[in-house]
Amino acid sequence: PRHGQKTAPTTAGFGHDHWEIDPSELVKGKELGTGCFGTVYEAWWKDNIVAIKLMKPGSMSEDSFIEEAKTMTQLSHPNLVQLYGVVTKQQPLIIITEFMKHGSLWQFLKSKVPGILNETERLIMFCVDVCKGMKYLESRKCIHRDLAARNCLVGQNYVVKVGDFGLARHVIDDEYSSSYGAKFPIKWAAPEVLKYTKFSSKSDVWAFGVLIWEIFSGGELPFANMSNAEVVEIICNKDERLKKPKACPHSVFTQMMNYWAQKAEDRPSFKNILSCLLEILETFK
Ligand SMILES: CS(=O)(=O)c1ccc(C(=O)Nc2cccc(-c3cn4ccnc4c(Nc4ccc(C(=O)N5CCOCC5)cc4)n3)c2)cc1
Repeated sequence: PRHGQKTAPTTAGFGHDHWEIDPSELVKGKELGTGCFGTVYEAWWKDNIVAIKLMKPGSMSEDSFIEEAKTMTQLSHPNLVQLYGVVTKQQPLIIITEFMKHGSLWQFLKSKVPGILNETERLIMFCVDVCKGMKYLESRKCIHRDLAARNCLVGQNYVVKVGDFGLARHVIDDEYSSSYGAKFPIKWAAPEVLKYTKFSSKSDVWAFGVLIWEIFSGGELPFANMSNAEVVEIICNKDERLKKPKACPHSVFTQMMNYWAQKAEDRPSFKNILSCLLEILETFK
């Protein structure tokens, strides 16, 4: 457990925990989309519109997830999709979060919303938003493990927020959690993750580099014409990297290359990255 947190005494399970939501207070609306752990719906909770994610039964180890939910409700930042609470007393497990009106960043990038995505300044703003959220997670010793455009969301005024942080650790599906599994996000994984499944905030920095590549590539798949095995080969043994997307300024691409340093300790922290990106943003205002 992080912060030397002891697990709560078992009696805590019987009290009414503030992160446990009464499912009778939820009114499910339209389906919004499917992530790899379950399906997301619009819903109403206490007169607020929220997003609820119904977890595929058996996809999540419940006890460890409930532990995680307690910490996640304490993480709060303008660039994190706020977790409001969970329903764990019945199946399916439900995660209740703030509603993000423009959906997943990946879908947004592909939808080519006219007038929004051709502004370099706007694209750098997206990178800055994600970086602010990740700097906060880094400061709270929370490792994301699956940072990618598909796990970021776009809200009011096109603010971008990081979602699903901390969930990846609790997925039971070996196809997802093992680096040999078909669903493992190989193309976003740092060398030490591919070789030793060693996750850290520095492996999140590597994934952040791939996410910025996605932002400037309009949601294209990284290493599109390569198999996962070929990506492992060039990343671990050949030291090759993704090419600069056409829309990406050289100043941003130079930073991106630092996020993909072979050794984790040679990569900058999200704290350093943010000050660099803000400086670059100034030159586009
Ligand atoms: C190309 S498309 O068919 O229009 C389309 C298909 C899927 C998505 C999408 O966001 N999927 C997805 C997958 C996993 C989690 C989530 C997802 C997770 N969330 C967590 C909090 N809020 C959300 C949320 N909100 C959404 C999702 C979709 C819409 C929507 O109906 N849109 C259509 C019109 O353009 C704006 C978006 C609006 C809000 N979507 C969402 C967005 C657009």
